[in-house]
Amino acid sequence: MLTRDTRPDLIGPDLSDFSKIDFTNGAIAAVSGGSDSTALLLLLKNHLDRTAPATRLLAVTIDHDLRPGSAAEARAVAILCAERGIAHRTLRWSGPKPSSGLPAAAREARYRLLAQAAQSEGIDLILTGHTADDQAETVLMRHARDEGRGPAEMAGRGVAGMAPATLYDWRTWIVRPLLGMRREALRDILQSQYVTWAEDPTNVDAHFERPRIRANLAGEGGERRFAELIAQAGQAGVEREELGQRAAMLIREFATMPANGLIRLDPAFATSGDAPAAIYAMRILLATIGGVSFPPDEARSEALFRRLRAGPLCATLSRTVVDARRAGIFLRREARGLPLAAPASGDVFWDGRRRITLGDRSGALLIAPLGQAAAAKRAVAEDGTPPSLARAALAAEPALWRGAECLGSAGESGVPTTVGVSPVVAPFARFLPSFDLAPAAAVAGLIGAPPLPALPFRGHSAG
Ligand SMILES: Nc1ncnc2c1ncn2[C@@H]1O[C@H](COP(=O)(O)OP(=O)(O)OP(=O)(O)O)[C@@H](O)[C@H]1O
Repeated sequence: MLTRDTRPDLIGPDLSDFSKIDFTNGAIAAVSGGSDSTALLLLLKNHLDRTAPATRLLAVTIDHDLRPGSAAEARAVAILCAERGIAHRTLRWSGPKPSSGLPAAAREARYRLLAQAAQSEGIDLILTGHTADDQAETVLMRHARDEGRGPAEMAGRGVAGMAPATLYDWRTWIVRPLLGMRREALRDILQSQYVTWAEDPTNVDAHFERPRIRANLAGEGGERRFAELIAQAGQAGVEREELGQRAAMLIREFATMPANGLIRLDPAFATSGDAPAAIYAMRILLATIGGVSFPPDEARSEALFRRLRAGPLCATLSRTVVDARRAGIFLRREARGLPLAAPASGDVFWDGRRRITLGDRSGALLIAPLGQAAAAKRAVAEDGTPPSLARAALAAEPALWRGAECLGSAGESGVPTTVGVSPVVAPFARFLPSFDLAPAAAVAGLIGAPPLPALPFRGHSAG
């Protein structure tokens, strides 16, 4: 990689969103060696040198080990970083690679490794080089997937594109400061400094979806289409955020948790004036109770919501039993498909719903659902909640067992005090786009999940 001295005057201070970001705890720059992330690195370094030179900055390259040249590309980034006085690490994605769904698996591994690097450095901020071009491509891809659905169903979701920030694993922020910049402009900056970059051959491989979309946008009328897509992404992002805020208000107003694993919605929830927000809130709650990483699809959710308005019902969606009766609309995990008993070791992500920390290394304990027999013996609050529902929800909660003997759930006297069980907001546990901060915070408050960390932008506090 050829480089010449950075000429800061070529890197204007206002080109990106760096000045909004809070770098107090340092930053990881995710640098593949392609043009966008190489530009990210140099712009970021320049920004920090000028504004906060003591900031900890670590560039990380993931070697996916999928192409013969990938190790050399990672070395080129290491050389550039050494020249610029930037700490750098290469992390390799080792282990078996799936034969289908490779891009998604690579992405999953990439974020996992980046987050691990952040964790081990005590840094909670990762910056990526996503550009406006990536944004337009993402929106176009989502359009393609949503084809066939009516415009009403598309309203306020789906086409929102990438958020400016995404919380990963409920603790590490991924921020995209170049989302407003064009790839060509970044390449101009690099060329003006005689910095070269790697071209990823999969970017032009028509077997993959993104390169096909990219070629489509580069054709005739591409610029106009590009502008439309960016405008749509912006508008849809605003709408999605507003919908989330309204859903959060409904959750705060109408939802309670009368027993572990049981959510009660006041019957007035179904008749509140804001049906789109109520449906969005319901989808998030269903996925949370069911431990499913995606909300149930919109058509089924709407149908269920219509039935809720009509009167009592008992239905299952998203692994969640919805039991609407005079006492309220109750949501609990269905009994089917609960995890089988498994030896408890290390920290466990259980049933998509609970993070269990053991602090017990003996390996003698099992984790399994509490089950109906043990739940039947538990006292339940006499607050108008139907006891059968409270017990059915408790039966699906994780408990510790020694052989066939049930020690109980975390916090109960038979269970080691080192054991902790923390609820998880399942649909946002891995990726929480900043659009959805409000409903995520509302659900976290409702079920007792850990509070959200503050957005990594200046002047923001947790949602
Ligand atoms: N091998 C890598 N090592 C480090 N960072 C990477 C690597 N690949 C991608 N990135 C980071 O992710 C950004 C987006 O890259 P790219 O567009 O290839 O990924 P994507 O798969 O389209 O996006 P997403 O990561 O959202 O799925 C890059 O600008 C860079 O910051």
